[in-house]
Formats: sequence, C-alpha cells, structure tokens
Amino acid sequence: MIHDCFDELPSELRHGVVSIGNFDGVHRGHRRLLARLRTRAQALGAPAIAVSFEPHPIALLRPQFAPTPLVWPGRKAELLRAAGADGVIIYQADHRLLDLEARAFFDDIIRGRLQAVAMVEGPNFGFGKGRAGNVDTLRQFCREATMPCDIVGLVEGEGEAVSSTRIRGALREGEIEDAQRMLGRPHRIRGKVVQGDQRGATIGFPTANLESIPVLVPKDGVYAVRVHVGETPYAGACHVGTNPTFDQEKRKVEIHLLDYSGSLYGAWVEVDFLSRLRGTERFADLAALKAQLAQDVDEVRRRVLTQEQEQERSSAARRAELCSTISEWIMQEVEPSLRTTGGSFGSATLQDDGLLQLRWRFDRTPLPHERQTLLFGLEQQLRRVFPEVTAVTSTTDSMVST
Ligand SMILES: Cc1cc2nc3c(=O)[nH]c(=O)nc-3n(C[C@H](O)[C@H](O)[C@H](O)COP(=O)(O)O)c2cc1C
Ligand SMILES: Nc1ncnc2c1ncn2[C@@H]1O[C@H](COP(=O)(O)OP(=O)(O)OP(=O)(O)O)[C@@H](O)[C@H]1O
Repeated sequence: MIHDCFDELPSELRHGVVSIGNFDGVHRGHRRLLARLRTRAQALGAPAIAVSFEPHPIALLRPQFAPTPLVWPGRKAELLRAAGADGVIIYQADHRLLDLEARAFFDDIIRGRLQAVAMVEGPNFGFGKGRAGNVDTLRQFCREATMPCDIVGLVEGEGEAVSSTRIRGALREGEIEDAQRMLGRPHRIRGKVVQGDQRGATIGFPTANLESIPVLVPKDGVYAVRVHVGETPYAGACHVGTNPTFDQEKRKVEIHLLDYSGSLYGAWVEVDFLSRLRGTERFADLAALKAQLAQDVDEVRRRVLTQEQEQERSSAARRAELCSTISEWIMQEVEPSLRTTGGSFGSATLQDDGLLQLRWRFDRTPLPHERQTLLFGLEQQLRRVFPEVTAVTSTTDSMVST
C-alpha cells in the first residue's frame, strides 16, 4: 500500500516496524536495510513500513542544492516494495515537518502518527531539524519507549559507503558501471518520445527523442542502453548532448532502437543505461557521422550481449547476498532454541529456482520430531519471510562419536 501523507493513516500502515529515509535510488545499502526491516517485522508479526519524502527535503530548505533524483516517486515505491516493504508512505515534505526537533519528530511522527513498534535504520541516519538526531539519539528514544531499534551495517563499495550522493556523482561523470554496482541494477530514466528534427531517419539512424525526464540523465556522450517499450525490451544506442556536427546547442536525449520499426511518438519509454561508448564529437561531414553511428550500433550489440551474460553472474551474486541474509535470520531466530537441543546451524545455499538447502549439525542423532520441526515448521516460516524461497531441504549431520 502506498500512502502520501501522515494524516488518517490506514491501520495497515500503523503499528509497523518503520524505516525512514530518502531512499533515492533504493540502492544496495537501502536494500540491506529493507531486508532487516522485513525480518524484524516478521519476527514481531507487524507490517514492514518504509517512509520516504518527495521532494527531497533539501528542495525545500536549499532549493539551489536540490539533487536531481535517481528514481521517480512511483518507481521508488515499487522498488521499496520489491525490497521487502509491505507498505510505503511517500510524504510530501513541508516546512512544518522539517522544523520539528528530533524529540518532537520521534514523539509526533514515529510514535504519534506511525505508532511504530520498532525502528530499523543505517548508521548514517539523521532525523529532526537540521538532522540533529542521529542513531545514538534514536537508540536512546527507542530505549525509553521500550521499542527495538536495529542499526544495520553500512554497505560499502570500493571501501566507501554506498550512497545516493555517490551514485549521482558517478552518473554525472559518465561512470555508468560504478553507478550500476552501487545500485545493484542499471540506472533507469523515463521520458516521453517527442518529434525531433527528423534528420535521423534521412541518414539511416532514426532516433526517439525523449523529453519530460524526471530523473538524473548521465553525462553527455553515447551509451549502450536497453529501452523498455511497454513490456518489450530493445537494445539501443543513446546519445545525450548537443549536436555539434549540425551546430545545434540544444541538449537532447535521443535513442536509436535496434531492430525496431514503427512510430513511438507520444509513448513513454524507460531506458536502462548499460555502458558508455564515447563522448560527443563534431564530425567533418555527414558521411563521417554515419560511419561512426554504424560502429556505435555494432558496439551496442556486442555490449548488450555481454551485459546479459553479466546479469546472469550478478543474479548469482544477489542469491549469495540473500543467502547471507537468510543465514543471519536463522542464526537470530532459530539457532538459540536449537542450541538447547544440541543442534546448530551449518550452512545455507540457494539455487536459482528458489530451492534453499540447509545443513544442520547435531552432537547426537536428532529425534524424529526435531527433524520434523526443522523440515516443515521452518520451511513454512522461511517461505513467508523470504518469498524468493520456493522450497527448503534440510540435511542433518550428526557428530556422534561411536
Ligand atoms: C548513437 C548516436 C550517437 C551520436 N553521436 C553524435 C556525435 O558524436 N556528434 C553529433 O554531433 N551528433 C551525434 N548524434 C546525433 C545525430 O547527429 C542526430 O541523431 C541526428 O542529428 C538526428 O537528429 P534528430 O533526431 O533531431 O532528427 C548521435 C546520435 C546517435 C543516435
Ligand atoms: N550504504 C548504506 N548501508 C546501509 N544503510 C544505509 C546506506 N546508505 C544509507 N543507509 C541507510 O538508509 C536509510 C536512508 O538513507 P538515505 O537515503 O537518507 O541516505 P543515503 O543513501 O546515504 O543518501 P544521501 O547520499 O542523500 O545522504 C538511513 O537509515 C541510512 O542510514
């Protein structure tokens, strides 16, 4: 459920485990937080609620520094839900909210409106006027209110915390792959196809010109992209920038879709930036431009193919990440009671079809009902908490000395 204010919150969005943040981009750091939000919510039998702001509070406080967002609000909500939130509140920030001191923010919003039962944040969380409240303040307020407060570890990339600010910086520099590593997926823009100068078709490379783009467009240059037209993806060569060859100063975003024929005027398309080919150049004549465009298209074909192979590899990495979250959950939720019966958790592996294989160690032969609990009780719980898990197998290794 998505809700856009704190007034009259429906009951599904109250009494939840809450995470608050801008969540711009819903990057890998945010997703670790949301995974914890979900496990904590599940343990407490409460909904997992993500609260975000639109526009970014800086847009109200210091508009000249307002960052261009990485995602549009609808996509942010979609990504937050896919990462584990049952409910998403996208609050239209106003001065009244931003003027609340940390104490008042906690009392009025977190306890008052949201009626939160627990909080989950990252170590660099800030709240209240001027971000005066930090995780220590939050921990203290939660302790006083006897509610759990989980602070997850920072997700880092190249030795530095992944953050929305860093991702914006990478995109502005054209470092598409760096942005993709931090996001855990390609950067996506959306825009409406409008009429260009109609020159593209005459040189054999028709282009869809995009306008009304609500998110950050990477640095000027040429990129291999994937264009989503409705449900169908197409490989594309995207040019961002002016047309110096034709002495045109207007900065445009135009895409030549490979293997596509037909009109796109008026359609909204979504575009994933996969990799950067080169900067914009001034060509001596039309023939030189056409020759370069043909090379660009060949290069796009090659790179899109490579990207698809890499995607296969990165889905293996995502599975490994999920597997470590599951292991953490088992250690927290199952291991303590298992220890009293002489058992302990061994390892977990997750296959691409969602089959989770668990290994347990027992210092004696487990009793039938203990096996039963491990196999069935836990399987049901795991499938509820981690919907990616479709089935569970358990192997018990008995360390019995004979
Ligand atoms: C993949 C690609 C790369 C491009 N690279 C350049 C470039 O380096 N320099 C340039 O002046 N124009 C470049 N263009 C822009 C073309 O000049 C432009 O597509 C053409 O002028 C058609 O414009 P129109 O869509 O407004 O009709 C590129 C276009 C595409 C699709
Ligand atoms: N790399 C990270 N690892 C874990 N948690 C993170 C990470 N980055 C942010 N968080 C947490 O996610 C929540 C929302 O963070 P928010 O989106 O405001 O920060 P951010 O991504 O660092 O953005 P910005 O660069 O704009 O500060 C906070 O609790 C924050 O501590």
